[in-house]
Amino acid sequence: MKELLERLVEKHQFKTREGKCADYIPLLAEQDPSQLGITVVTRNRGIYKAGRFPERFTMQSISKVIALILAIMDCGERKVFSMVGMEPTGDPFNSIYKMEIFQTQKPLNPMINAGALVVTSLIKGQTVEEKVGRMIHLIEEMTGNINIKVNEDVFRSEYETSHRNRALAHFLKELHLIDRVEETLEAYLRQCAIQITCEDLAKIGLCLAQYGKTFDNRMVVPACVSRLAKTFMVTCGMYNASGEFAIKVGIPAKSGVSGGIMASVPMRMGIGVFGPALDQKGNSIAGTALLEDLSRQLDLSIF
Ligand SMILES: NC(=O)CC[C@H](N)C(=O)O
Repeated sequence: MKELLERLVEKHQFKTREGKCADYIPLLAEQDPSQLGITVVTRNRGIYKAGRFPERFTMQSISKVIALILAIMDCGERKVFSMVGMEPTGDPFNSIYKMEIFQTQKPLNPMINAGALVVTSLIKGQTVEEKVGRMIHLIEEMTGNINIKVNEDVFRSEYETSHRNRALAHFLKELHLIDRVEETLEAYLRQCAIQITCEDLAKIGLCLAQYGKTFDNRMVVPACVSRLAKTFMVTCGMYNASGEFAIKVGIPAKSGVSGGIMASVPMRMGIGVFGPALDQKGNSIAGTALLEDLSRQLDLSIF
């Protein structure tokens, strides 16, 4: 496995030159765009790594999966989906367009920013610290890594420039879908700035792949919630590129603008990818190519 991963990283390395780092969050713009790396954790606890990635990077949108799992565990499916929809969108992740034009009265799904803000506001906790602390705790449970923290600099860097998300939050407040604008925005941006390793990503993927059971056999997420999370990853996990990704790669996956991708191959493996050079839609450009190739080589598509 390690040789295969090394070969594929080398093969797709050139692709990093075709994308660019997210620049709307100032600190993410400083990442080295030539990095590309992958970690695979298999069912029998094999851990394989190849390529180059920093020790830690921020989850960004990958945290939306964690927030959704926790909100459902806290409030139940019925409550969550009375306030956020289940349909994919053809619009970018930070779009305000559909809510504004069609008056759908609720965000289309929990994987776009508008939906994620609603989901985060549903997580139990009196304070921002408590909500984010509970998300961190769930990540620690899923990964077995007890050293999960928020990167304060990335949080600040985004908080100070997050005009679009702030606008979305105000719009959601007007629709009575969230209560406290600033608290919800802060909790959401802090969850995006939670730092993980590539191995953590792979272990989260494996936990979902095993219907809530961790790599070391602890049951931490109900099976039905894991299934639901993976289904959203298939339909909405790669933003408005999810259809093409399902056809070419065929693995439930969630990306983030820091360049991470968390992928989950049911009952087989979890995969963490890092490559901060992004394509137009905000997905790791070389990371996606790498996953496509790996899926073909190991016949990983679920379809
Ligand atoms: N797609 C992403 O990873 C977006 C996360 C980012 N923090 C934002 O809200 O814009």
